[in-house]
Amino acid sequence: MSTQTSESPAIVADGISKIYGSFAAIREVSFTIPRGQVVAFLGPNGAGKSTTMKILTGYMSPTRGHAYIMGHDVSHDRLAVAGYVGYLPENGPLYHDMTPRALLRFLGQARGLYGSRLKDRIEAVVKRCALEAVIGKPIGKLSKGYRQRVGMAQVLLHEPEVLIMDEPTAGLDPNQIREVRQTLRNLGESKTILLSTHILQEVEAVAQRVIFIHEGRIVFDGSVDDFKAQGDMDAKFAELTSAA
Ligand SMILES: Nc1ncnc2c1ncn2[C@@H]1O[C@H](COP(=O)(O)OP(=O)(O)OP(=O)(O)O)[C@@H](O)[C@H]1O
Repeated sequence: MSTQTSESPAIVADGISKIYGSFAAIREVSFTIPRGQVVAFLGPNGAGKSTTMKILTGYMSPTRGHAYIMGHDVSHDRLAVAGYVGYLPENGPLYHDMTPRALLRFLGQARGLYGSRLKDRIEAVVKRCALEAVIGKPIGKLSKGYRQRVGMAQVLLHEPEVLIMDEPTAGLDPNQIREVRQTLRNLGESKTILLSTHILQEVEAVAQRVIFIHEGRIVFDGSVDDFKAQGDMDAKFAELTSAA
């Protein structure tokens, strides 16, 4: 089902829950992200960030509720959603036996890129993510930093309008972190980005808004300035995760 209009928000979570047996990984999660906004998705380990992101990208079905990307229901309109979204899963790309070249070709074709357009796009992301040195090596044999770069290349391949990234700087060295943040800042000028992170400085560096999840529920949704307003960000993080 498509309800897309030119004004459809980029990302909508509408009361999504994911229940495993008697355990709710996320409960009634709702938010709307307009086009062009860069949002940091925060929360402690196990809070439900990855679960929410997997549902938003159509990789996992919610037990209840609906998610929409650019007005398309992710459960019913997967093809359209795949075209709009670039998703960086936690721990980078899967398919560890493939080389970056093979992975990019495979994913490009899956997203409708062929011939010279596919070749040009692969060339562009390989250059942008500085993958030349590892393009023919199995992904499973690459360093964590290079694996993350392959993940970033895969995200950018089809020039999606919405980027959903699960800890894009996890495991990177300080130089790589700086590069990825710069890339995110550049992309944020024209794309919608939802990124999870545990690094609070990253929030200020790239985002305009914070959505905070704790024990599967949204406990804060506001501007980065509001998130910092009552003290430093570490103090706010502690306040939101302390037992009331
Ligand atoms: N298949 C599953 N079966 C049961 N529980 C699960 C399953 N997958 C995830 N969970 C639980 O759901 C909760 C949310 O997990 P999730 O991975 O979304 O958290 P997260 O916020 O991304 O954490 P982290 O910051 O550590 O990556 C956790 O308690 C996790 O153990």
